[in-house]
Amino acid sequence: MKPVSETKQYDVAIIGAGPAGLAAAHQLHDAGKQVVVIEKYLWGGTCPNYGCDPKKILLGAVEAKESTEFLSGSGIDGQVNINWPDLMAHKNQYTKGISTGTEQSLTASDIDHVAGEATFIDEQTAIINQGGKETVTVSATDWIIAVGQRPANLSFPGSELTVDSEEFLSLPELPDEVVIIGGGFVAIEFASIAAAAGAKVSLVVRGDRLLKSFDETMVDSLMDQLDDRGVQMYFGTEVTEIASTDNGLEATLSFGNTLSAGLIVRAAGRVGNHDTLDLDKAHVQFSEKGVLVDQHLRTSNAHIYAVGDVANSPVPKITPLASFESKHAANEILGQSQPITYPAVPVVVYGTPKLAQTGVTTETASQDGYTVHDLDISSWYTSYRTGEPAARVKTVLNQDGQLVGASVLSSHADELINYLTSAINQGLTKETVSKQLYAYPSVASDLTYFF
Ligand SMILES: Cc1cc2nc3c(=O)[nH]c(=O)nc-3n(C[C@H](O)[C@H](O)[C@H](O)COP(=O)(O)OP(=O)(O)OC[C@H]3O[C@@H](n4cnc5c(N)ncnc54)[C@H](O)[C@@H]3O)c2cc1C
Ligand SMILES: NC(=O)c1ccc[n+]([C@@H]2O[C@H](COP(=O)([O-])OP(=O)(O)OC[C@H]3O[C@@H](n4cnc5c(N)ncnc54)[C@H](O)[C@@H]3O)[C@@H](O)[C@H]2O)c1
Repeated sequence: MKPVSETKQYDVAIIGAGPAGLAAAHQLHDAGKQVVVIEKYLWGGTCPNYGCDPKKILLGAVEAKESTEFLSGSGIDGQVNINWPDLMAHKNQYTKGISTGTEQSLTASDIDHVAGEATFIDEQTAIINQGGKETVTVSATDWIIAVGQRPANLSFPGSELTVDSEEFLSLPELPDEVVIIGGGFVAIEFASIAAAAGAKVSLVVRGDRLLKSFDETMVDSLMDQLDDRGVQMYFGTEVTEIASTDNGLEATLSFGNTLSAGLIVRAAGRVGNHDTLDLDKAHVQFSEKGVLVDQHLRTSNAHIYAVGDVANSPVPKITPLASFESKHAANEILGQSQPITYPAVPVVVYGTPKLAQTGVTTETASQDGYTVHDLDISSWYTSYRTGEPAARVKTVLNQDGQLVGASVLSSHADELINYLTSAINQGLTKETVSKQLYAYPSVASDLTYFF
């Protein structure tokens, strides 16, 4: 171990400067606490640097292409193509300033921050390894662990030839043939992007369906649309080996066939970064699903909290919930202790089309006696105007007629699900939603007719 050059004492130390770490840092600092944030890689974390934001920039071009295709023969002639290197340059122009800008905003806010990898050496102290050059220790009364997750590795021969989500989002060229391993969020979003950009895409899915936590009818419809876009799906199948060939790569599938590819993406889930923290030294318990937390987001050490992707809390691992949990942990440290209650939260798969859900799922609704309204909206005015071929909305109402859940499949699902989530969290009924005024015609003005 390098000699310790400096030791600093804080009220609160936060490990990880993603959405989870940063929300608490600002809140605690504003409340007068001496705060330090420690980050080992890019300031801002996964979402803005190599997750949500760059992904949706790529999707912007996909949406533009898709919109013109929907109206082909209805006023649009000719074909639109995606120029991958130009699109990547457009994305890089945005992402290149994120980490520096985020660090500058910490400096401007007068929040102490240290670049390096934190590892606990006791219950209140971590050592920060700064590329082996210099090492400082940070000591704090309270800690927030917000270290996120990383892509899971696969362990068959040749798996080291795969790329992960971060590498896909920075590809200088898109090969003609792309194989994606997985059937979750990343696999569907990347398959949609790569197919629209002209690649022949194969999805190798271990299970028997895609996106297991979403409405089955809507997933089937999404699959049909991916199929129409030429995405080949292999269910109940694993990649057992990848080999380099003269032309690129070759993946062997569990039933013996092979797929040639210029690129093989692994999108087989994510694992927590807690295993890098030496948590035993801080008496913090964890499982393979993340750091164990109670209803206050406290770990087994009462002065250490875990939030965001790395916390084994019972919610989807997405950015809005990372910030929500972070603010809750900050409140706990500030003395406002109460169990966390999660509102309805919109979860969106940014595919072609987008699939979104919020609140009570349609599956739970069918078991628990709620009312489900199932509407095929592909012939409605909004779909006609935009030429979208298949769109569907399901709403779930409780016995008092309040909206408690919704699923949406549509190119507008990311916007519609926000309105529906807002209605759920305000306990609105059909009558109260009908009293709101919406610009007409707009995506929101359809809302009144959904339940
Ligand atoms: C490809 C992709 C697309 C996504 N798209 C969406 C989307 O559209 N919408 C959405 O809501 N969510 C999306 N997500 C999920 C979203 O990115 C995460 O939920 C969110 O970033 C979680 O925030 P976090 O702060 O918990 O973790 P992170 O953002 O991962 O931040 C954790 C930080 O901790 C740092 N760190 C780790 N270990 C240490 C250590 N020992 N010392 C110091 N620092 C450390 C890491 O470098 C990282 O910067 C996507 C994820 C991926 C991978
Ligand atoms: N739009 C969004 O909000 C968004 C987008 C991307 C990622 N994310 C977050 O990132 C997480 C990770 O995304 P993801 O798609 O990697 O994970 P995921 O959990 O959504 O899906 C993982 C998929 O990989 C499959 N799988 C697991 N092990 C496998 C193996 N050995 N071989 C083949 N297949 C295997 C699973 O069956 C599943 O289909 C998401 O759960 C979500 O929390 C969110």
